[in-house]
Amino acid sequence: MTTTDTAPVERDRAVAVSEATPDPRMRPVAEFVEVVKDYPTNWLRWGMLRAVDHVSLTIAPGEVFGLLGPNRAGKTTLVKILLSLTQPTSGTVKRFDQPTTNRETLKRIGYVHENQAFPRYLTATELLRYYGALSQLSTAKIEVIVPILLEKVGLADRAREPISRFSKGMVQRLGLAQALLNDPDLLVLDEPAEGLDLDGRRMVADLIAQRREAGKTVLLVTHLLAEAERVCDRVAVILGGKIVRQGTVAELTNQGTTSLEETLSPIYAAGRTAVSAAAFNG
Ligand SMILES: Nc1ncnc2c1ncn2[C@@H]1O[C@H](COP(=O)(O)OP(=O)(O)OP(=O)(O)O)[C@@H](O)[C@H]1O
Repeated sequence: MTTTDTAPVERDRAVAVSEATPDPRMRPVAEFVEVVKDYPTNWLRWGMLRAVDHVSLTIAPGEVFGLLGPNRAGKTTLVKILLSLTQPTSGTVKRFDQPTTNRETLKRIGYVHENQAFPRYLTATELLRYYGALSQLSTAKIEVIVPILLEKVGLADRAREPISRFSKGMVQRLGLAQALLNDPDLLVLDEPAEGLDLDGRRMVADLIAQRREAGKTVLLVTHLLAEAERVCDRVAVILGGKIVRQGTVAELTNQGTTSLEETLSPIYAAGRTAVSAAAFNG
């Protein structure tokens, strides 16, 4: 399969999965059909950069879905579209089978991104209480869940310290706890391993496994292929805004006989060559 002939197939698959699944519990958690996103390259809008180029994909309930790709591939833009943080230029996107204009569905999502920033004067506990209140959890629920989450992310012994004393990895752990406050049906992790040591990465992998066991869905955005191979059920590879591969990890690793890195390295290299050629040709 070439890198260009997957888009129509995936578009048709996305539409077919969506339409052929009458049981509402089995309907896609997230669905992109022919999504395009163009950014203006300067404030006068003289030029446009196509960050997402006719992307179609579906994320099924209960799966750990990896969105893979090198820097500037368009991964975060897709996440931002899913979370209504930016609007697509064209195409359709659904969350929990609803159009993204339905903001209620956002309550069912937890989100961690690579550069978490929180008010530094709050303690870890105060921050989680604050976000718990924003999520409209009851005070009683917040008091129970906050220590449990701090324990889960390895911050129980730092619960009463201000965030200003936290390392980047600790802030990242706190971000994970924040994203779990509402026990989300969909957990979106955008480069969650960023700033984490080996222990922290193991904690993220365990957490993803626990979400899967609980029947919850995870969207993992990462450029770390070994991490994706360990924890994902299915992955899509995005390059230059286009989905160039999509399938189960078993399919993409030839039933485990090759690594994702071995499968994807030539595709990434071809993508880099195409980008350099485009830049050279102006
Ligand atoms: N707000 C914006 N305005 C203009 N261009 C943008 C904007 N956000 C992203 N881009 C551009 O869109 C392209 C895709 O960016 P995006 O952040 O989606 O990629 P990514 O795969 O998440 O990259 P990374 O792994 O480096 O975070 C890049 O060329 C980026 O410079």
